[in-house]
Amino acid sequence: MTDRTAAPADSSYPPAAEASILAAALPYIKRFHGKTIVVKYGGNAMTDERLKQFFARDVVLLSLVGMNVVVVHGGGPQIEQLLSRVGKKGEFIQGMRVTDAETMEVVEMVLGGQVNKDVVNLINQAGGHAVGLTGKDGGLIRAKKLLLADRQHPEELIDVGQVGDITQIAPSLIRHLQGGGFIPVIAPIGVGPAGETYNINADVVAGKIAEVLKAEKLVLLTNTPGVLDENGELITGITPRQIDEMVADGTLSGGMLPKIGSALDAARNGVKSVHIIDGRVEHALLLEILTDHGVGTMIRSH
Ligand SMILES: Nc1ncnc2c1ncn2[C@@H]1O[C@H](COP(=O)(O)OP(=O)(O)O)[C@@H](O)[C@H]1O
Ligand SMILES: CC(=O)N[C@@H](CCC(=O)OP(=O)(O)O)C(=O)O
Repeated sequence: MTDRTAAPADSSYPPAAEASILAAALPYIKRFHGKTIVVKYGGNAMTDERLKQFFARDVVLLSLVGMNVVVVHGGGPQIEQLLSRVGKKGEFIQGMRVTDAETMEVVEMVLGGQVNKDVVNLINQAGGHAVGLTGKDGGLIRAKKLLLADRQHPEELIDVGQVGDITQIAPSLIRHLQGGGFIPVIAPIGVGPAGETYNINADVVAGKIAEVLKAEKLVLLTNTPGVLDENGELITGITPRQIDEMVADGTLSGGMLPKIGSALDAARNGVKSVHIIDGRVEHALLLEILTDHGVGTMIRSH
């Protein structure tokens, strides 16, 4: 019997069309059942309350049809808001936030506290069982200080403060949570050998976690339609050679640099498919995973 107490579906399709849309998802559900899907939820994609709820419902739906969803979130704009309240302005080099001790405190508060709990709460409100973690929990993300290569002076390294370079991901905690039916929600904070705290770009964390978990898919939700060419047109599939050219001529810059770098590393290291998609599109996650109307850019390793 129909459960009339369940939340009404927000569909305006005739019943037969609705049923056929649902049935069309079956091959994808079969293909990805029991597989790990890592979703990176960018801070720029979490600005609209309605979209946030759609995102949470999509995560719960994928999880209830048998996929092992792992969420890694960012929070760049949210960090920026709190920094401005303490009179600071963020500075980025090659897409990495320059992180002094005071900035690190703000970053940990925002990512490990505010944003992490917000995402956990959203997923739980949508009917899931989410558990929030930072890389400190269970020694999940070990890191050392990151030094960036200087493109103009290759012999010099750039110090961006307490930014972490991942040395190890210990996935046992994630596996325990998945075994218990929980959805891990991970904030990109790492821990050093002496217990020091590191700020890590969330795309880099998502890519490494996808590699270590041998994920079927890595989906990076952001605030552009995908990777755009010099004319602002969407590139649906991109290869390493095109990426190198676009970095060299400046078509790829800022936050897209760590994103594309980790997407490529993940694709080269066994993640079957990597997608950069527009988190501002309603149900972008379902479109990418359960339909053949994939949105955004797919990154190929060759
Ligand atoms: N070629 C490009 N295609 C798309 N976005 C690009 C490109 N080059 C730079 N960007 C910038 O990268 C941003 C996405 O990275 P970022 O701001 O770090 O997002 P997120 O918070 O989702 O990780 C875009 O909003 C855009 O400003
Ligand atoms: C080192 C570094 O840049 N860390 C990022 C971590 C958050 C993040 O990556 O958030 P988005 O995914 O929303 O950009 C930062 O401090 O902004």
